[in-house]
Amino acid sequence: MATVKIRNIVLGEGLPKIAVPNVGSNEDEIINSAAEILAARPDLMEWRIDYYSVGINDHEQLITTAKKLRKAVGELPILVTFRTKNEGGVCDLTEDDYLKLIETVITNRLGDAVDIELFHDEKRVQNLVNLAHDYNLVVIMSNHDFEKVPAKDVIEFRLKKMAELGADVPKLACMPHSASDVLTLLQATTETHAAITNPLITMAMGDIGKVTRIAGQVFGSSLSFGAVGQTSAPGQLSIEDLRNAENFLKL
Ligand SMILES: O=C1C[C@@](O)(C(=O)O)C[C@@H](O)[C@@H]1O
Repeated sequence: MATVKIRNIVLGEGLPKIAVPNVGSNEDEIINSAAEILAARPDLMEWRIDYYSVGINDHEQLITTAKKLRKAVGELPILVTFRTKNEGGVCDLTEDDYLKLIETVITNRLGDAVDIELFHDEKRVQNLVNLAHDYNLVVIMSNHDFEKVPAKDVIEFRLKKMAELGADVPKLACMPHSASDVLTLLQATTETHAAITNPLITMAMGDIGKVTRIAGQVFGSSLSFGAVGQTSAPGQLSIEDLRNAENFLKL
């Protein structure tokens, strides 16, 4: 099993790591939330730049804010994510603008890791993965289904496809409507974990999916998202609850 290092943390060994999303919608909010997040001592901060409309329409401003953010959090690893509206984000961009934004994130090293969604032009996604590696950024490739849990084979296919495209860490989030949906996600996670060497991140959202957010060490998910204040997805636990639960289930 390979491990992936993001700055000073290692995915794929020990307890699943905890990421806290920063969903500030202007520079002040972003920097203030960063201080609160830092104080809660997560392993990683996810900067959800789709909440920051000024920055995504003005890349120079985004770069300026990123520098202030780095100062505010010191050595805390930063994952930069633009979540498209189709996949649960808050802001719409054209396909071309999304891909250009990710390129800006990479070539200016706005974080230590970048989220790249699977479902975009495959050739350009592949180029962005290579570019990220040239700039020494870890690639977390993602797919989100806010409607349902895809069939087990579909989940496995998507996670493996991400690995084939060169993602360091394949990630999939989906919405269960029943206990057996939750089992489908967990089964797909366990089987993919056994089949490929990359650390994975998976979760079922909503209340019935909460169990998947705390049991990653058992089923093969290497990171979980917890909230400090505002959540960025349904079913997210607070960082305290998440940490306590993970410790309680520690192998
Ligand atoms: O992909 C994910 C996972 C997530 O959607 C969740 O369900 O916790 C939260 C998002 O901020 C993050 O980008």
